[in-house]
Amino acid sequence: MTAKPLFKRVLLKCSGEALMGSQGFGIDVTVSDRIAADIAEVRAMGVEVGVVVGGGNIFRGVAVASKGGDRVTGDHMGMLATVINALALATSLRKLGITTEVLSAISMPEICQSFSQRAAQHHLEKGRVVIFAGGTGNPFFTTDSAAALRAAEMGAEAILKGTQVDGIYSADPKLHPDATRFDTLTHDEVLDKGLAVMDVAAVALARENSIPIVVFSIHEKGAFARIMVGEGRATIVRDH
Ligand SMILES: Nc1ncnc2c1ncn2[C@@H]1O[C@H](COP(=O)(O)OP(=O)(O)OP(=O)(O)O)[C@@H](O)[C@H]1O
Ligand SMILES: O=c1ccn([C@@H]2O[C@H](COP(=O)(O)O)[C@@H](O)[C@H]2O)c(=O)[nH]1
Repeated sequence: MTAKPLFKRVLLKCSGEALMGSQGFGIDVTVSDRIAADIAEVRAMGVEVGVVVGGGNIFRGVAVASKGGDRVTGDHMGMLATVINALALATSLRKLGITTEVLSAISMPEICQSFSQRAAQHHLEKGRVVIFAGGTGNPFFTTDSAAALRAAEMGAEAILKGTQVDGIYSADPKLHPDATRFDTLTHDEVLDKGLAVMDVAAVALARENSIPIVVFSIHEKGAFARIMVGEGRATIVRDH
């Protein structure tokens, strides 16, 4: 791809659920390898890339709470799931020769570095892909909020939400096949219309920091690079 990228530094929110492929649970290495190849393509364009990976393929805290268990413990389990996914994605990237650092919001020094804004900036400036693991490190949040938080901390010019669907619709397209897709929206419109593709806290944080959000399908090979040059199918959320 020869066109100049629109952004110098971006935050990719990678769906955890996508990593399980057709298995129904866990990590399909072929999917992780393919997503890593898409990230490598964007790195090759000279774009600095931070990644937040979800945990939906392994565990979500609400699963514990819905069965009468302690929500906080469930959320701890969910955050640990994101660490497993981060290590899997880092492994796939390293196989491609991409230098990658995993920074965890929950300290586990035997496994990966702990998150600090300074460490993240340093690795990004060195051209390393930084994978932010462990969400925000706090229960009652999601990895969408972690994505908005890390994007603000790293001075990312955009959040790319790579998810199961190819944009934001008038209603969840998985439940409402007749829902219509938006090309562009403002942060306020996403919140006012209650469009649940991303949680409210994440959209509000992105709005406060004037960070655009691009929602696209992580299943579409090469979509990440196409979006970097203003092509591809996606919904763009920005404040003007
Ligand atoms: N208005 C909407 N437009 C688009 N998708 C929507 C909308 N409302 C709900 N959704 C659903 O939101 C989902 C994305 O949510 P979510 O972030 O929880 O999943 P994910 O990207 O797979 O992340 P993870 O698995 O890491 O939790 C989409 O797959 C879609 O089904
Ligand atoms: O900051 C955070 C981020 C995540 N969690 C817990 O992890 C799971 C998995 O994250 P998803 O965003 O759903 O993929 C989430 O359901 C929470 O239980 C958290 O507590 N804090």
